[in-house]
Amino acid sequence: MAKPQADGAFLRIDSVVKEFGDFRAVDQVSLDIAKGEIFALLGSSGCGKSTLLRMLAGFETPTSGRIILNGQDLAGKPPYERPVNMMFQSYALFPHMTVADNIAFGLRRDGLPKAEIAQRVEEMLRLVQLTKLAARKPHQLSGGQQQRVALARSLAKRPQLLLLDEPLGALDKKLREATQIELVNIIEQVGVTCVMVTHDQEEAMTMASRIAVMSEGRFLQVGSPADIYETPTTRFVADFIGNVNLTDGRIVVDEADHVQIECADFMHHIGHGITGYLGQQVTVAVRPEKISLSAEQPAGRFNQVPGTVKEMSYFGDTTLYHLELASGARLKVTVENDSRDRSNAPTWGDRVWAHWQPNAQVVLTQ
Ligand SMILES: Nc1ncnc2c1ncn2[C@@H]1O[C@H](COP(=O)(O)OP(=O)(O)OP(=O)(O)O)[C@@H](O)[C@H]1O
Repeated sequence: MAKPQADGAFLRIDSVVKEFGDFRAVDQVSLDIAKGEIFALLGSSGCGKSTLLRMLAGFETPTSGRIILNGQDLAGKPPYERPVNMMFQSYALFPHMTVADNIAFGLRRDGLPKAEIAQRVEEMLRLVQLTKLAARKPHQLSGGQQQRVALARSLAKRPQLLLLDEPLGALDKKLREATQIELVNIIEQVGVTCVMVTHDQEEAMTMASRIAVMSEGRFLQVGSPADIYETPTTRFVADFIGNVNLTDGRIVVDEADHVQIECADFMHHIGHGITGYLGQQVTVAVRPEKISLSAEQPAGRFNQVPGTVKEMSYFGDTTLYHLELASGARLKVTVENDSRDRSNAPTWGDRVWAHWQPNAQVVLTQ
């Protein structure tokens, strides 16, 4: 994850709307992004994230609202006049040009002096650690190396704002993970402000200092990766990010310092007050790794439920259990595999008790 940056609006997106005919692809979004931030727009296909990115680049014009970069209103400015550069998923490297020529391309087009171009290309090659491969053509590079050339080419013009469109979509999983960290290091070294678009939540969590979760053209939640994961504010966000157990229930005790919520299979006891009222129907979210398993019933009567192991997924470091509860509902539990001895680990058909702490839950009212 990128380091958080000081507050302040280097990029201000102010009540931006984009309509295609009578369809609203981006619906009144506002956001301040600080200088040096790596910000991710995250959402599933069709949520409007690319349209917003394209408006930042100048490929689309907002129907209404303003985009202000470093104090300058970008309205009416074509893409080539904006201090903004976009790196596309396909990289769009020129196959017949060398790595160095690909990086120099935009600088030559802008008519920079030869010596300046040479110096910048050298600087960029060093930055992405491709100095030795400067004379190669794109087809002689690995996917990760091509991706770094594309990044070097985007940064060579020293944009104030770097836009990344699904930056690592073309790489396989293992290479993607390594490249995510590499990319963050390079972007942080240069200090450029960055907005990226992705539908891959792990990519957003790994790379961004903050994330906006988008759905139907709107921001559902904006926050750090940890904020969004630990304290989702809506059912949609809780469900979209990571694995979660969502259970409907009713508030039966509502005190300032504790709350009880009755669900079909168990009673939640929550060790703090919530914004809600007695009798209110709510959804309670509990992440699987916040739940423990034991063979015996734990003491007390809250935050616990018996179940039968119906499914298991072994991931090496953890195992994900699916328990079937009395009502037929399923509960997901992640257990860390911290012992090599698996003889005591629950297995298919076992009756076990699931239990969790009174601060494990997030209560959602929308
Ligand atoms: N030029 C256009 N004309 C009409 N509708 C459009 C146009 N561009 C985008 N849309 C619509 O706007 C909505 C948002 O599109 P957008 O490309 O921003 O989504 P996205 O979240 O980036 O999806 P994906 O991940 O699939 O690219 C979609 O329903 C799309 O069909």
